Amino acid sequence: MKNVLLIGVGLIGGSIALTIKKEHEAVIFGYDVVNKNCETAVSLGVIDKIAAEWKKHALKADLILIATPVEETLRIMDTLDSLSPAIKALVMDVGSTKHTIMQKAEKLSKNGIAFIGGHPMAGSHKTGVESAKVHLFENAFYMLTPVSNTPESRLNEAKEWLKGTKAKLLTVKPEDHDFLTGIVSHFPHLIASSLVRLAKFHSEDHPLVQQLAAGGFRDITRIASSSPKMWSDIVSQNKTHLLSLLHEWKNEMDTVITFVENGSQDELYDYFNGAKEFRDGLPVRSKGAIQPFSDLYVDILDKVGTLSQVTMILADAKISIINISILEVREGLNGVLRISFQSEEERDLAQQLLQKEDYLTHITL
Ligand SMILES: NC(=O)c1ccc[n+]([C@@H]2O[C@H](COP(=O)([O-])OP(=O)(O)OC[C@H]3O[C@@H](n4cnc5c(N)ncnc54)[C@H](O)[C@@H]3O)[C@@H](O)[C@H]2O)c1
Ligand SMILES: O=C(O)C(=O)C[C@]1(C(=O)O)C=C[C@@H](O)C=C1
Repeated sequence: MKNVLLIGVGLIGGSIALTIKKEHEAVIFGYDVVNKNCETAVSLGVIDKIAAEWKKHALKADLILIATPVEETLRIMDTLDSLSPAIKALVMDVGSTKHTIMQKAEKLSKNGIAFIGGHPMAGSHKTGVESAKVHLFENAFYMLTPVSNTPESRLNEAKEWLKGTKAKLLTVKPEDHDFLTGIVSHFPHLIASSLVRLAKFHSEDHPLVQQLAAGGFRDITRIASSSPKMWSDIVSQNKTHLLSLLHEWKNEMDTVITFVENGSQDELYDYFNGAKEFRDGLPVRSKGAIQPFSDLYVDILDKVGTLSQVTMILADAKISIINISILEVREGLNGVLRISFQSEEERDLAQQLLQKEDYLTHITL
């Protein structure tokens, strides 16, 4: 029986813990600055035990998985480096940045600590172990960044631990990693947040902005609901690439301003068409990679008991609901229920059942 120590018992750490449990004979100890998160994780069966004195557990562990925001990861790596006697475990992380973390890992490696950086390219705007799920990483890319002198055997050990994620593992250089994720993940996050802030600013004088912010706005800004701590840490650690992208974007916006000022249909058409062609050519959505939870929207009318009727229909069919919330976005309706499911299959079945009962349902809002 192997010993695993999970530091940071949240969405990503919890999801990986579930995949390890599925694939390995291991006891999973969890430590989190917020002890309640560990209690929740035990009650959900995500971890086996709470490691209140985590440094002691670190000495006995076969695997230490750090799944905290990336600035915390650096601090935890320093603490691991300072432990005596030196730890024998393989250490891995899941942080969204890799350059700074791997610089520190090189230092740890000189002191005999085996560290392999990791970053699953799947996740969610939701945080916390309550949202952890075993299928989160299926078919998603999972980047690994070993230190320069990592023996092949250690890399294979890391891959073996991650087998249950069913992700596509690939090895990349930390610097390349931060450049690439800067473009496809970190920079879009800054833009999504800026769009929401712009809408917020105008909503002060125009309350209808909030009511009308539906379909497209919601699609492009979903990620702005993510953890501010996670993202401020990411931006601090990927500062150079992000500054360069911000300047590029400013130039791009200057070009757009010229197109709009010129009012040239051809220039505008080409601009949109160039974007559409590239977007349409992106690989088809794979489970876990882009759509971590499948949502269904259900119009609910002003009738007593509607909410419980909807949940009863789903409970009778043994369809579990990951999350449920009421959005007030459409006039003449009480609201729209947003229900999140584990998989597209469950969502589709839920849609069929609700439509049979005359509910109006939508896959997108
Ligand atoms: N959310 C995503 O989509 C996603 C995807 C891939 C990678 N990541 C990376 O995974 C890591 C975790 O993100 P998450 O989404 O699971 O966040 P989360 O908020 O769900 O979980 C993080 C957990 O770490 C705990 N924590 C914070 N500081 C700690 C410390 N010093 N010691 C112990 N525990 C501490 C928090 O209390 C929390 O429970 C981050 O580095 C993030 O960049 C996130
Ligand atoms: O789906 C989301 O909510 C995400 O933001 C996931 C996402 C991404 O940008 O793709 C966010 C950060 C992680 O480092 C990896 C994945």
